[in-house]
Amino acid sequence: MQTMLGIIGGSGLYDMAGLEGASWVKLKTPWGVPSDEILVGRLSGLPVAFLPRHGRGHRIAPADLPAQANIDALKRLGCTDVLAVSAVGSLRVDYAPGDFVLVDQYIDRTTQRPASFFGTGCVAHVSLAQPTCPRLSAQVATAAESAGAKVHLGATYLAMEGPQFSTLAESRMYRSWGADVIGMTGMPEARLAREAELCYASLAMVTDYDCWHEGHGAVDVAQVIATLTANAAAAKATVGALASALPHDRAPCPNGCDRALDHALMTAQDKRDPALLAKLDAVAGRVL
Ligand SMILES: CSC[C@H]1O[C@H](OP(=O)(O)O)[C@H](O)[C@@H]1O
Ligand SMILES: Nc1ncnc2[nH]cnc12
Repeated sequence: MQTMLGIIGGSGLYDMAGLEGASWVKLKTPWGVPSDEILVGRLSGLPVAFLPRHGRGHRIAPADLPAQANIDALKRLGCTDVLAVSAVGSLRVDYAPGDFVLVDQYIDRTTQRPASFFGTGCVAHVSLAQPTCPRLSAQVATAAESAGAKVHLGATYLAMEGPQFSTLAESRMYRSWGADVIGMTGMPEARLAREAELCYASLAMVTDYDCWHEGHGAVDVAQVIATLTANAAAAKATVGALASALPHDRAPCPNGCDRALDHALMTAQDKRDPALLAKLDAVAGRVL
């Protein structure tokens, strides 16, 4: 199968210069309209699709992100792999502002967001034991190192509802739970990517120490933007290095991300809701 790389740009990453033959494409999906038009083109010859998660100009709040439409749209365009870039606060002293982290686990504390493509009429249960793709994450880590970043491979991401930052008591509690980084957007995006059988890697850029670190003031937006601005070149170089390194012909995922639905569907064929099946055409068409 041909590789196509989807890139979800987080805070501070709203455009992707240097794509060959690039054009912004407007898409509608059965799950609504994605956060913005999607920039489709090639990077080092590899087909890529770039979507700014909050829209250009950062219009959309974390709880209102159309994550279902975003993942459906990338799948519908033919993406096989998705690199999700995010700003995060650090919950541990050795993950410092400026460092890059490859997330491999989540604690999901979001409450108000549609978290699945499936439901009554077509019930499915995919595995989230390994919620990100180890193969793609390792490829992203190598690319980030070649771009000069300090990279940590493996971290637990605490997904909070926001939009306010955490209280001190919450920040301390999340540390005691073993969470390493904190953000507002990693979930349900990672769940939905798995349901859509996409290999998904989360490149988290540490921007602050949240509010728990006695030697640092509590996080504010100015601090986040300053660190993101300082990191922008390394983030873009990471995407470039990843696009040059990814094989154009992809071997099946060793983690099975691309076959996540093989044994997930529960609802008997004759009990499935045709309206929901129609919405699932891109996400689950392979198994329906
Ligand atoms: C200004 S920091 C808060 C904002 O940044 C992160 O978003 P993203 O993951 O899209 O980079 C965080 O989760 C919040 O949404
Ligand atoms: N401290 C923090 N909490 C939540 N989201 C963030 N994004 C960047 N820093 C953050």
